[in-house]
Amino acid sequence: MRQSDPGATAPPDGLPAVAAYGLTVARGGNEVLRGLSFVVPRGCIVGVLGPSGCGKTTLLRSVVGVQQPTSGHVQVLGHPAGATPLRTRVGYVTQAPSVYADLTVLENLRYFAAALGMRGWRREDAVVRVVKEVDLASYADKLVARLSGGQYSRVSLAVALLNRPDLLVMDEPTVGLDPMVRRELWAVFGRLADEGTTLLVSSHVMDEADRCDRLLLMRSGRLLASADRDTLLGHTGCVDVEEAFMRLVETATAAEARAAQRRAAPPDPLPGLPGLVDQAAAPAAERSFFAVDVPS
Ligand SMILES: Nc1ncnc2c1ncn2[C@@H]1O[C@H](COP(=O)(O)OP(=O)(O)OP(=O)(O)O)[C@@H](O)[C@H]1O
Repeated sequence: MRQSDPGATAPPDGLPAVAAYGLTVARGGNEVLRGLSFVVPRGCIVGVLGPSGCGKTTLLRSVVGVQQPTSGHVQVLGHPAGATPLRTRVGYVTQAPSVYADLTVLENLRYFAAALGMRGWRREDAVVRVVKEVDLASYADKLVARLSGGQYSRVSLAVALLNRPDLLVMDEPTVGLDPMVRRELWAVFGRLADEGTTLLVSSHVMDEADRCDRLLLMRSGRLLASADRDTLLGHTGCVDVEEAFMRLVETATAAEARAAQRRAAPPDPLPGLPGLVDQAAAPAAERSFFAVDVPS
């Protein structure tokens, strides 16, 4: 099922998992997302990468439907983000702990399954399935308070999987974990994608980009690029995503400085005089990374 070609991953209804257009969000009076447009194809792992404070969580919250946009819109599985039919189809793993430390792993899973309306054998089936899916069996009876960071992350993930979501949204699920545990978690994400789940995962660790089918690179509330890794490296001529990110930041910064200069300059007396030439001559490559969706 897992493929990185958006055309090939089109489901029978032909809709991507997520399609955002002109997504703009203000928080605390500041614009923190600025006109983001992108697509998340189904059955892929899409990484949302960028430095702390660039707007990753806000983007994920907008997809889940808990963050109201000021303009633009987000469609999820063919519905407006947050619509009632999505409640059982979208799983959300937040950055903040969302399971009870004073309950065991199984008690947590049974509690959340019941909260989702599962009863009797259906509830037990779901609990057994997720325990297996995220390899929780060996500490299923342990108190969550006594788990390691990686085990704790698995419990949060298991809760989000109880409903068998079509789209799983995860906010920095590997933050603070050692490389070995991160690798194990990414193996679980890979298995889920292979089985057809779409994963939208934020991270500020650029090397996690290698594990994603597609990337959304962000900076200061804007999308620098939406592309698969190879396309991104090909366009920038860089050898890794971190370097490509820095290249895009430099390009964006230079373009912003030129735009600010143009705004500050007195208006050109006549069209066609030197002040306009600079604008027209801005290299196409430089403009192409702003809020573009680069096909694979
Ligand atoms: N509740 C809030 N009220 C006002 N501003 C907020 C709120 N939450 C976040 N912000 C601001 O929105 C911007 C984007 O924050 P967001 O949490 O989306 O970034 P992030 O990329 O997920 O950061 P991190 O990697 O540190 O989690 C930041 O400037 C932040 O200060």
